[in-house]
Amino acid sequence: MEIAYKLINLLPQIDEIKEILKSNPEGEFILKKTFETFNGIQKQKPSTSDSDDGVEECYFLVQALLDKFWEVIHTGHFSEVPLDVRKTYALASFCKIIFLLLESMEKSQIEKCNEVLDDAILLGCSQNIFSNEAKFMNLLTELFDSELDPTVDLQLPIIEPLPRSSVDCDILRLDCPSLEEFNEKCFTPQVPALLLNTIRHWPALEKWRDLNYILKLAGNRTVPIEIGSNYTTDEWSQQLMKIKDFLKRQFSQPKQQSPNDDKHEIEYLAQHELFEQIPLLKNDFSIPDYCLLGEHKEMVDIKAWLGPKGTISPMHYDPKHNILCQIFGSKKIILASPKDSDNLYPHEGEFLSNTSQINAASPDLEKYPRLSMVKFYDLTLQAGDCLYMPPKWWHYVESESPSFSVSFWWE
Ligand SMILES: O=C(O)CCC(=O)C(=O)O
Ligand SMILES: [Fe+2]
Repeated sequence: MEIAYKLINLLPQIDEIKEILKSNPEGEFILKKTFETFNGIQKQKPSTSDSDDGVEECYFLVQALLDKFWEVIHTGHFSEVPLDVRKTYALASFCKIIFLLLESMEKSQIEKCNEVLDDAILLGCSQNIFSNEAKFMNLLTELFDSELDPTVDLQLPIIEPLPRSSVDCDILRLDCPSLEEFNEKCFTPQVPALLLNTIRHWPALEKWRDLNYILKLAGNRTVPIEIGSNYTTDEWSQQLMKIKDFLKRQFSQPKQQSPNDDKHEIEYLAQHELFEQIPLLKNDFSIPDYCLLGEHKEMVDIKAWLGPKGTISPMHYDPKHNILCQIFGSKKIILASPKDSDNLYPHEGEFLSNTSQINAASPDLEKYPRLSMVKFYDLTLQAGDCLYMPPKWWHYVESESPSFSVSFWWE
């Protein structure tokens, strides 16, 4: 229970979060009351009085606030949910964790806390809400690591390095370019390039191949997983699940194959900010220096892409600069310039307008005749290599083996 008191000490003063609660008097009332209640029981410590000190009532109010905001967060488009609502949701989740830990420290309760924290991270906006937040998160992560071991009933393979292939590559190839060279040849003229030997020193290259390492650090955490190999089709969906369940289904061996079962669903941990959730993994890589060249160099979005052979990201473009780094496995990538956008048949409507209707791996020229005018660039991204893609460059990405990539998006 000591940990609950430590967490209480790290919570913000109500003044520190005033801005967030400005347009939300109900949230302000409940959180203020909760903080006061926590401070009250903190003072009583170590007395184990379970008398009516307002804890139960506050827990009830916090849960009501969470339920109400859960509805708000799930109404309309996620990107339009006010940030204050999400931050309040995260704060209320932190309070709920403290209530749970005050109640009991049993394993099942700690598992519950783990789930509430992930909810706070995924639905709430749990970044930089208050000054002690990183300490708060670290304390919880330490607790989860020591109490919940996802490796007990699961043994995963170590992904063997693939022999390096010397497939032709249609774009500029640079061997660990200096910042100046990268600026001159890629960043300023907006030229895509395969950057060889720039991330070979990253511990991630060796450590992450052992999927038991990922399992140990991240197995109990809940993440969004894409199901189905192509997000533009009706068969595609997305689900929140524990990383250990995803790893077990997609990577544990041997895969039982019956004749009727040759097409198991492909699941993909795609475009997820995994490293905000599990900061320990950040020790295994660093943000490439090339990202220093932007105007907003302090804001680099780091995304994880982990999946089996056969994941497909259909031809699309993103608005930012991107360095896509291959940790293990290999990916077949097809690029096209923004100049060819009109000939790439983007989907109509705002939602998928950055995605082409074509299958770049097997273009149908009868259906999409203007494709004959497009210059496509083919390459294979292998472990230890990175691909620089300037903003708005089209890319199709297909994994040729189990694969882990990390992308760095910046402006
Ligand atoms: O690796 C993938 O599947 C897609 C990567 C991608 O689209 C990106 O980094 O922007
Ligand atoms: Fe992309």
